[in-house]
Amino acid sequence: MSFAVGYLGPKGTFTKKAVDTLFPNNQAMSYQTIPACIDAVKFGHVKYSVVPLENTLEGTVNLTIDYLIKEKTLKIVSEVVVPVRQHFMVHPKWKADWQSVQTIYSHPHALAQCHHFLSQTMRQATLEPYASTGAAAQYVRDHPELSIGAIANDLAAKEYQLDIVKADIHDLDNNQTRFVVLHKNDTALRVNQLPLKGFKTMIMVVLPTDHAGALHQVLSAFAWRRINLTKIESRPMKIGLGHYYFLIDLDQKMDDILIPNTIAEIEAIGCNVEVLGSYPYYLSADKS
Ligand SMILES: O=C(O)C(=O)Cc1ccccc1
Repeated sequence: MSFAVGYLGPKGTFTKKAVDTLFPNNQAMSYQTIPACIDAVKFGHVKYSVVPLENTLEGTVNLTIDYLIKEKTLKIVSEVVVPVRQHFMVHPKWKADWQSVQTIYSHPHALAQCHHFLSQTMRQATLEPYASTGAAAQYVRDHPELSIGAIANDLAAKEYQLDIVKADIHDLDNNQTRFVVLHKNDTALRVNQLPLKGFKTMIMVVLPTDHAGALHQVLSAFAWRRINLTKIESRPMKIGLGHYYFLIDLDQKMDDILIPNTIAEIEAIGCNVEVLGSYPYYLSADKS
């Protein structure tokens, strides 16, 4: 059955690449910001939305995780890891002078992933964060009169007819991004066209205040059950300094006994626990 899928657009973003691998036969609806993508599922404009969650070089996309936590109603139902190659591109008019462009636009994570190139080769340029790499490329296409360039992918260069003047400018080769699929309920989304790498469960834990050793107790509840944790991260709760929640990735899917019992044990020490999703994760082979 055909349905609409929201993504951080416009066309030519890395998120669009993730959508193309997960949903090759569905209508992709572009949104300008990550919160707009998340709202689109929440309000039922699309059935699923795909948003970036974490990058190997830059870490968590805080906007995604913070907005997701705020919108507690949505669930993560799938994940795909996509290789990320960053290229520097300009309008054909500026091809000969690309090394002297004055301003470079891109998504903050893309700018951060290309630190070496930007600080060595493009020292004179001002960096301008943009909502997405695709939007940055579109802006460069629309302003041939300006001395500007964008950091984006091959899809964006093609879509907006820009010239890639320096390819593969990301700092390290193993640059990958995790994208998650959001949905209104927790039915996991399985696809056949990508290799299944495994299952994960992501939970959010708020520790009780003034309880010495609470985090240690949380971790030991997983440890003695031999539940493998693949990530733990704290984010501010935004209610004042010193208040954090923890996001924990478990290396297995939700079951009827082990994970629910662990959660019950953690809740018994006064923690607040929410399951953000239990889902399959895939690896995209796209190397372009
Ligand atoms: O801006 C994009 O293209 C996105 O999809 C977000 C992003 C930015 C940098 C690396 C991976 C994803």
